Amino acid sequence: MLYPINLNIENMKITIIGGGKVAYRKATNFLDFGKKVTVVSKEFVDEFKMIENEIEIIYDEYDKKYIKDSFVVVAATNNKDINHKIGVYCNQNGKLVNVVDDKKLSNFTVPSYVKRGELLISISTGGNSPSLSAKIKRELEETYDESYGEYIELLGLARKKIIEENKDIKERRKKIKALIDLSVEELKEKI
Ligand SMILES: C[C@@]1(CC(=O)O)C2=NC(=C\c3[nH]c(c(CCC(=O)O)c3CC(=O)O)Cc3[nH]c(c(CC(=O)O)c3CCC(=O)O)/C=C3\N/C(=C\2)[C@@H](CCC(=O)O)[C@]3(C)CC(=O)O)/[C@H]1CCC(=O)O
Ligand SMILES: NC(=O)c1ccc[n+]([C@@H]2O[C@H](COP(=O)([O-])OP(=O)(O)OC[C@H]3O[C@@H](n4cnc5c(N)ncnc54)[C@H](O)[C@@H]3O)[C@@H](O)[C@H]2O)c1
Repeated sequence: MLYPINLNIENMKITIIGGGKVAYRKATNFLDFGKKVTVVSKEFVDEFKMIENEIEIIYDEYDKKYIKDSFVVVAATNNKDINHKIGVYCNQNGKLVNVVDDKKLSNFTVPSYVKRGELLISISTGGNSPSLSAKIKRELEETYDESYGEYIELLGLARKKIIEENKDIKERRKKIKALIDLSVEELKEKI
C-alpha cells in the first residue's frame, strides 16, 4: 500500500514524457499546485494549447538526457517499453517516478483530489479503480464547496491569534479546538 505524503515541489525539476491526454492531465495537476513542468513529445493533443504558455515544451522523442536533471518524472507515453525504460532508469537513479501504465514500477502515483484554498483532500484506491476515485472526488466537491477556501484561511488566522495571545497550552488547545464550531461570521470577529 502506498504511503500518503504532501510534497513541496517548488524547487524540483519536473518532466513529463508524452503528449497525450494522460500527459495533459498530469501536467495540469502540477500547474494546479503552481508548478511549471517540462513536457517532451513529438506530438501533442490539442488540449496542450490551453497551457502552452505555462509549460516548457520539447518537441522530441524520449531521451535520457531530458530527465537526467529532473527529480520528478512522469512516464506517460503510449509505448509500454519506453515507459518501462524510464521507470527503471528513475528507480535506479533515485528519482520520483510515476509510470502511468505500471503501478509497480511507480514509486508514486497521482491521487484524485479536491482543493479548496489550503484544504487538500486526496483520494486513492491503490490503483484498483481510478474511476471510483473520480466519483468520490465529485461527492466530496459537493460537501466541501468553494466556501471552504475562505473558511480554512480564517481558521488559520484565528488559530495564529490564539497561539500568540495564550501562553497556557491547555487553554490554547481548548480555544483552538472550539474554532471549528464557529461560523465564518463568528470567525471573522475573532480575528
Ligand atoms: C485519480 C486519477 C488522477 C490523475 O491521473 O490525475 C488517476 N487516474 C484518473 C482517471 C482514470 N484513469 C484511468 C481511467 C479509465 C477508467 C478506468 O480504468 O478506471 C480513468 C477515469 C477517467 O478518465 O475519468 C485509467 C487508468 N489509470 C491507471 C491505469 C494503469 C493501471 O491501472 O496500471 C489505467 C488503465 C489504462 C488502460 O486502459 O490500460 C493508473 C493510475 N491512475 C491513477 C490516477 C493512479 C491510481 C489512483 C487511484 O488509486 O485511484 C494510477 C495507478 C497511476 C497514476 O496515474 O498516477 C484520475 C482521476 C482524475 C480525477 O480526479 O478526476
Ligand atoms: N494513469 C492513468 O490515469 C491512465 C489513464 C488512461 C490510460 N493510461 C495509460 O497511459 C497511456 C497513455 O495514454 P494517452 O491517452 O495519453 O495516450 P495517447 O495515445 O493520447 O498519447 C500518447 C503520447 O505519447 C507520445 N509518445 C509516444 N512515444 C513517445 C516517445 N518515445 N517519446 C515521447 N513521447 C512519446 C505520443 O506522441 C503521444 O503524445 C496509455 O497507453 C495507457 O496505458 C493511463
